[in-house]
Amino acid sequence: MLNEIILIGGGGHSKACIDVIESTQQYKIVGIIDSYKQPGTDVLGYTIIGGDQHIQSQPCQLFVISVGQIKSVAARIKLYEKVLQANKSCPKIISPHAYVSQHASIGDGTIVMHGVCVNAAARIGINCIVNTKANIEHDAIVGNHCHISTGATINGDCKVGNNCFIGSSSVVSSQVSITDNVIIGAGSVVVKNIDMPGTYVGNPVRRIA
Ligand SMILES: CC(=O)SCCNC(=O)CCNC(=O)[C@H](O)C(C)(C)COP(=O)(O)OP(=O)(O)OC[C@H]1O[C@@H](n2cnc3c(N)ncnc32)[C@H](O)[C@@H]1OP(=O)(O)O
Repeated sequence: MLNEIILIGGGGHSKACIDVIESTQQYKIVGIIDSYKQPGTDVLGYTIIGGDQHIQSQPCQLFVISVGQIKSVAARIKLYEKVLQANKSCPKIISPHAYVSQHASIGDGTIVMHGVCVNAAARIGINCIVNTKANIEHDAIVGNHCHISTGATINGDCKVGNNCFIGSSSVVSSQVSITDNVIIGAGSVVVKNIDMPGTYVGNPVRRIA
């Protein structure tokens, strides 16, 4: 029997989440919660059933945070905590088209999208997005509430702190550590440790904010 699940967030990222969730054949999506969309609005055949205030009252126990994340992780953290406060949970969701080593670990609430590789001994925290075709190499550590964007590579033994965004097709070179609350722009290359929160872009990266 399929487990019932509700998405929180009905924007662009939710469409990619729906595709991954459907492909697992483990869940039945019963609706989408989104405070900014009119109830009854359709998203890929699923209906907006209410706003954030309706999380608690749902009979359903399982939720997916399907809000995207680039410049700020605040919304994803707030919603994740709201789910836990309501005594409900966010399971980890792994696309059947991803490869996740049996020696890797993935935290609750993290979604691993199509085409991802998570190699042996990699560790990924809670409430992360590991987006399409990202590559998390052996022994890499990714903290909580991170978005490793489409096609990004986190190489062997690298460490990404909490609340980070690693932009599309970026490369974090081997054995590099990135502190908490860092944004790496699309197509950037990180070759040295980053010890200060902020926004970094380019090859090699420079801090812009
Ligand atoms: C499925 C999905 O769609 S997942 C989403 C994937 N999306 C991405 O990976 C995009 C990530 N976003 C970025 O890379 C953004 O450019 C950010 C967040 C790094 C910065 O955005 P902003 O703060 O708006 O910066 P802004 O666009 O004003 O650029 C500031 C400066 O940095 C430069 N810059 C911005 N991004 C980059 C980049 N990725 N590489 C090199 N330079 C960059 C700009 O050219 C500009 O330079 P200038 O001051 O000399 O003109």
